[in-house]
Amino acid sequence: MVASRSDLSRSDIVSALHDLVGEAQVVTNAQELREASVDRFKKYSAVHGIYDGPIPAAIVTARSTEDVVKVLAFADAHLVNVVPRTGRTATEGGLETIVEDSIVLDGSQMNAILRIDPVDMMATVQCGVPLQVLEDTLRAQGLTTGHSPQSKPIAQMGGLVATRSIGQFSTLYGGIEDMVVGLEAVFPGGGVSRIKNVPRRAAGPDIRHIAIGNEGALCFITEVTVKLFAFQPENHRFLGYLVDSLPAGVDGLRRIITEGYRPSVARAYSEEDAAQHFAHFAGGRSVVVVVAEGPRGVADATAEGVERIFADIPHERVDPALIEEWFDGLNWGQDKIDAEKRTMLEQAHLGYTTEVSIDWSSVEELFESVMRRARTEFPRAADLTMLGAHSSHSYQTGTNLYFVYDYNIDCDPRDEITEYHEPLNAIVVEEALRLGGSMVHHHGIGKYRTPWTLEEHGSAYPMLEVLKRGFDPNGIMNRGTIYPVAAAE
Ligand SMILES: Cc1cc2nc3c(=O)[nH]c(=O)nc-3n(C[C@H](O)[C@H](O)[C@H](O)COP(=O)(O)OP(=O)(O)OC[C@H]3O[C@@H](n4cnc5c(N)ncnc54)[C@H](O)[C@@H]3O)c2cc1C
Repeated sequence: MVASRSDLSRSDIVSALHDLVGEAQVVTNAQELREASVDRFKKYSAVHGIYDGPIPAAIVTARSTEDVVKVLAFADAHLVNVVPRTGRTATEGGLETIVEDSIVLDGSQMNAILRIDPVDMMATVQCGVPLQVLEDTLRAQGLTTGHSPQSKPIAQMGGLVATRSIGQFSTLYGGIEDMVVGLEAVFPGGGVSRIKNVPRRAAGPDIRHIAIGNEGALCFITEVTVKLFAFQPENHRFLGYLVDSLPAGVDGLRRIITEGYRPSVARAYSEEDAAQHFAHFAGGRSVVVVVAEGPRGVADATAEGVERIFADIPHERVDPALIEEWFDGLNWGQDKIDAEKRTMLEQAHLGYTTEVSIDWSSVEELFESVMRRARTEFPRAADLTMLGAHSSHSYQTGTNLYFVYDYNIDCDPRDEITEYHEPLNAIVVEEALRLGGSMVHHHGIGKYRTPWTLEEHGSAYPMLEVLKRGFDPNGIMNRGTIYPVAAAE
């Protein structure tokens, strides 16, 4: 717990918020506050009703940029910690209210689609628009953002931008950082900055990136404009291969990308991970999944190129219909989250993930070293029911590895994080850093990877630090997120 630095008591903070935005927008219900103190990093203790960190003073439901301005100006003046949130699908502790008497600033009611422009190919939305709602609206008009993270049914545009999220079709459309044209953000003190929507500019450093990926530690994103693309599902081509190992599959991905093909999806699963995802056809082998899309000629040429590359790699073909079917059930809505809660309670079993990125030349070593250390050094290795990885986002120079670990929990729910999740997460992060990769590919640093923020950035860390000092000089934005608490003082 981090002590409050405010001159105001908890009840003073609540009554000041009543005056600022009206009582109807200030939530102080005890259970809602408890639930607002954590995110999915603490999903196991939360499902057991354990909330042992500081409980926020209030949740403020912002209905406009002006509300956000008022709250951030007040919090800055009185040194009250603010935790921004939208869809609440965060997995790395970014929503944890580690400072006493924090304000959770909720943008989920700022949920208007403001403009869809099919000529300049842009959509402008408020931060609380769920991506699924935007996509459904766009697809009805033959358009798409191209963004499709697994959390699409629940995650909202503010959080998706704030975490540098990435979706299943990233090889063609990129991550959210490739999609954002412009945005509006409110800074501590209440200053509003609008970054205008232009196709490109060379007017100094790209200031969009101060907001993209800030995880609520620098500013509150209120509005976002993203690019649009034609949605042509009739041209989608699905390809699947059973291969001998994850490295063999990743080598296929490397060739696809470096030979110049841009399928929307290019994934390779280790045998263990494939057995979980594709139980009905993997047969103990690694699985490669590719989707080609775009105008028909482009999709066909991409699929042909991929087929030619895999002709050189020993494989067995998978029926494309099985791959297409698998995509239909991939996303996580509330139904899957509820089912997971039941499993956690009934079976004391859960799964977590840690995603990192790495150059092509080090993928195999990273995979092997994490598997070895988790099996031999992790004291509770006997409780692991699944340990594997997949590569799901590839680039000219390398790829990501998304490690997946499931385990039976044989301890007090309060200790699950320290006994299981943290040591496994640490092995993945340490190995990625040792091999020159990044410790986080797309979930954000949150609060649980901050022990390695300095090592991640090395001599570039002062560049990151100066952003905090410059944009949040009083340190009120989501303390302990991205920046380790001590270093952010
Ligand atoms: C089942 C599941 C699948 C997932 N799949 C993917 C995936 O495929 N790809 C991927 O990238 N991620 C994935 N995630 C992680 C998560 O969905 C993303 O990080 C997502 O971008 C978070 O959006 P959100 O609206 O839920 O944000 P929240 O959870 O509300 O917040 C996330 C972080 O952003 C900050 N924040 C939120 N809103 C704002 C704002 N308006 N201004 C400033 N800061 C803000 C918060 O303080 C927090 O640090 C998955 C998560 C789950 C649970």
